[in-house]
Amino acid sequence: MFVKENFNKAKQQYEKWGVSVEEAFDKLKNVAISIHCWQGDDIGGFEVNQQELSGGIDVTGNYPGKATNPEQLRADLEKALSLIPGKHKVNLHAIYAETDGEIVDRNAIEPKHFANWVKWAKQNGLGLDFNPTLFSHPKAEDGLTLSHPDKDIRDFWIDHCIQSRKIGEYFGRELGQPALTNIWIPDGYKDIPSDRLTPRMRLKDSLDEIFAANVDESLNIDAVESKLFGIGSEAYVVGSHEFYMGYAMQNNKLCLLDTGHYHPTEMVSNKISALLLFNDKLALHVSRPVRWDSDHVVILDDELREIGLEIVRNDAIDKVMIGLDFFDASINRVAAWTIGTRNMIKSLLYALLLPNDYLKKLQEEGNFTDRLALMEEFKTYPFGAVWDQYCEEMGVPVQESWLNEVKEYEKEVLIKRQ
Ligand SMILES: C[C@H](O)[C@H](O)[C@@H](O)C(=O)CO
Ligand SMILES: [Mn+2]
Repeated sequence: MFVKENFNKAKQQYEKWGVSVEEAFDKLKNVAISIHCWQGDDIGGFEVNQQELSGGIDVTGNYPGKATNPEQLRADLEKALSLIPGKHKVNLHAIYAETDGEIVDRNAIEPKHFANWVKWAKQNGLGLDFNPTLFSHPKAEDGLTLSHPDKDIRDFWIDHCIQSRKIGEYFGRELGQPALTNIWIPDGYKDIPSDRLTPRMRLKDSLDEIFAANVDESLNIDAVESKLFGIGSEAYVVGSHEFYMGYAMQNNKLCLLDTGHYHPTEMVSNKISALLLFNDKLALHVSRPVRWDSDHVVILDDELREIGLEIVRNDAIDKVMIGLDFFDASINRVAAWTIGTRNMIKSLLYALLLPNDYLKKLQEEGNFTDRLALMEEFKTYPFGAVWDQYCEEMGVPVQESWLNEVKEYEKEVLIKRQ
């Protein structure tokens, strides 16, 4: 392969537009993507009383080699991370607690149940993020949690979320970088509600109780994730976009935008600049909805490129906490992580290689012809040659050569799990 040769030629083409490829690399190296652990085991987790997946989300496929214990999941993550350039974070859910065979209900989870994850993160130079799990549990059977009419059920989940924030704080303290603890709940109704307000009032009160618990905000950052609909909550979701946008702004929390949680033609890329005018930070779950919130593996499509552009050209690399959220069990799960995360990083590199200030100037001048012409031409600039060099410099496989490593891992490790 002629990586260096191709790169040198490509670099000249970008430099012609005043774009420094080295500066782009330096910026990109510091971006930590939060890689979701749940792609590795189809959101199963390791609870002693493991329940079927609920909450209106679904994983389809039965590709061999699913991780069935924490050691396997960590090994699979290590394999994927070895194929992805940069230093990243791993995003955990409460169901990934390790309780040594003891039944610990969700309201009783503690930092100690995540000590192995912290030890592993330290060994691998990773950060950790966290999510309370308000699904796949008998107390979420009717699809209601923090907005439940029954106060006992609400209290159970409030306690779970408070414990989760303490676990986030523990991650932040141990790992020297703040953890994002994101609350997503499935609450909603299949059919047209007769009262939309009361469940939202209850959710608001529950969140107030959760955030009243004292947790160091320099170690744990709170986020709330909205949704449009789910399986079984087609007509109404309590935690809608407007609900959480209002809540987050009033209470200084982060809005987490999942790219699969909006109407099919509604783009998250278009929301980033608007929200950042009124919030210091926001968080993303980058996913790929195909007709619905299907959580397909992220590809380098128009919307992903647009998200990268909005983050980069608005100087928001430090303001947008980028997480991934997809789960595909029909393909090799290590490959799924690798494809999705490499694509997320590619979209940022693509954006860093555009003469964004010049393109903004063209717009200000009303020169829409040049704006469109250049934005289109840059799509076929030799971006791939720069990406290859980035991978080479970061010590990860160039182009599709990572696939051989995944195949080898499948043969040597994954298949033997059957
Ligand atoms: C498992 C995740 O928490 C879940 O996917 C949530 O973030 C979501 O997006 C639900 O649709
Ligand atoms: Mn999500």
